Amino acid sequence: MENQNFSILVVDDEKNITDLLKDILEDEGFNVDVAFDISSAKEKIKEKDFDIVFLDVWLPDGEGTDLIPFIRENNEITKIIMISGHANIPIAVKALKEGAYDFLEKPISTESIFAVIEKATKEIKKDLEYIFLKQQQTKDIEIIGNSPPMQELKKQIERVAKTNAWIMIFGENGTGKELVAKSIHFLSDRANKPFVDINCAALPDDLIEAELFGYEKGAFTGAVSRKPGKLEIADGGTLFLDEVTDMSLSAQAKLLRVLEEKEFTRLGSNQKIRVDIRVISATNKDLDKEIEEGRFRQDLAFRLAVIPIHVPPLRERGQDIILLAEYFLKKSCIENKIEPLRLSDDVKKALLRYDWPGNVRELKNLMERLCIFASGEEITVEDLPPYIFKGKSPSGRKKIEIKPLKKVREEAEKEVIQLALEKYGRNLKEVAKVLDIDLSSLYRKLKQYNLEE
Ligand SMILES: Nc1ncnc2c1ncn2[C@@H]1O[C@H](COP(=O)(O)OP(=O)(O)OP(=O)(O)O)[C@@H](O)[C@H]1O
Repeated sequence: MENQNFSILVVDDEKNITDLLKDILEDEGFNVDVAFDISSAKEKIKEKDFDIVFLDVWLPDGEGTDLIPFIRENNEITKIIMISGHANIPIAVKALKEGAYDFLEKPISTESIFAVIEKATKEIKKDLEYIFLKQQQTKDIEIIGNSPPMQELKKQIERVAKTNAWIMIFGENGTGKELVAKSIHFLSDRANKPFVDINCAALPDDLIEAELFGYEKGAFTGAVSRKPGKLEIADGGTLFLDEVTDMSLSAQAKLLRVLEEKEFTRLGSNQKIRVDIRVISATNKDLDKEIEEGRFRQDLAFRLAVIPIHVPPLRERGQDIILLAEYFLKKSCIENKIEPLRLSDDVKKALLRYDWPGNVRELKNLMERLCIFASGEEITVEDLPPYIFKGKSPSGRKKIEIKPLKKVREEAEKEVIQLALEKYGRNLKEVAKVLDIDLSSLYRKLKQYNLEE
């Protein structure tokens, strides 16, 4: 941010002071306005957003501090710098307590103006970066879905958000684990502090310490400047360890040590740093199996998974599939400046029947593609890729995994019924006959598997 982008208001009834500040600050390229009393200052503040306000302690129509709440209401990051004679220092100190940023003592020297302005502009740049980051982070945390498992998940999120407990989120790829982690963070008391995420799967073993703890300049070849670690950046906030079970055993040992001791040192430094962080981790693996087979430390698992949260796969969320599809379609149309598109009824049925091995991420990507390539106002079955109708993933192969037999039976039943429906053109009597069940059981199963017309 260049100086000309900063707006400064000088509020003082002594013309020699307003002239001095205006001259010096304008020479430095700042944008400067002047007011001689509280009421004209208020008018100016209503019209324009000021980054910095120089404010005299005494003004003809009241105390300068009276203006502080008004400035705060208009812009919470404005830096207020009180101007005070030596006798009024106690008032300036009181102003600091009420939200002023600093004060200048009369007679004002050029050096003191430069010093205070440099400090304030640096702070504003930091505030703006933080606000930008926060907006980026909060923008995408709406969790769409009303199905019973999602209602239960949302309740759980609200319950745990208010606690400080460490959480491990379980779920297949693309189910929304990161979204759940962010939503817990932004509902918690830590919401105004950073949410810092680390993808443990992508972190090479020799970089983990530098990434977590940071380093001092010259700590190792390539450390050209000092860099804070993710633990330090997350101080006061939440650290999200994505794909935590993909960490190597030696990295797990290092992480465990810090989590137990709650302090660490930057590489190349002896100074201990203490942090206050909440850890949320996530995995798409079966944690018990990872422990049993020696790939994940049990002591670390105990620490991280104080509260387990399970995010259901998309295929178990019924009508949420349509809600999400319409949501992503609308979003893509807006982002790509395309007229709104609808899904035909047959498309909805096909989406409900498909098993979504890539979960919400797969649905989101499909909707983005459909939005860009759609030929009319309505998306029809002809627009869908063929694998959607086969109930198979794009790779064409179904993954076999160990799961409760009840689930295996249900999935197999769904597939056979789907096939029969396609083959007999939804002649339900015929379908019931070939499946050797009565019509009422067939209706029940169609409902259970979302296969109704
Ligand atoms: N219920 C939901 N409502 C809205 N968007 C969602 C929902 N669930 C997931 N998404 C979106 O789907 C995408 C994938 O979600 P996310 O990255 O949170 O999944 P994940 O389980 O962490 O994936 P991975 O296991 O690959 O790390 C993201 O763009 C996310 O915003």
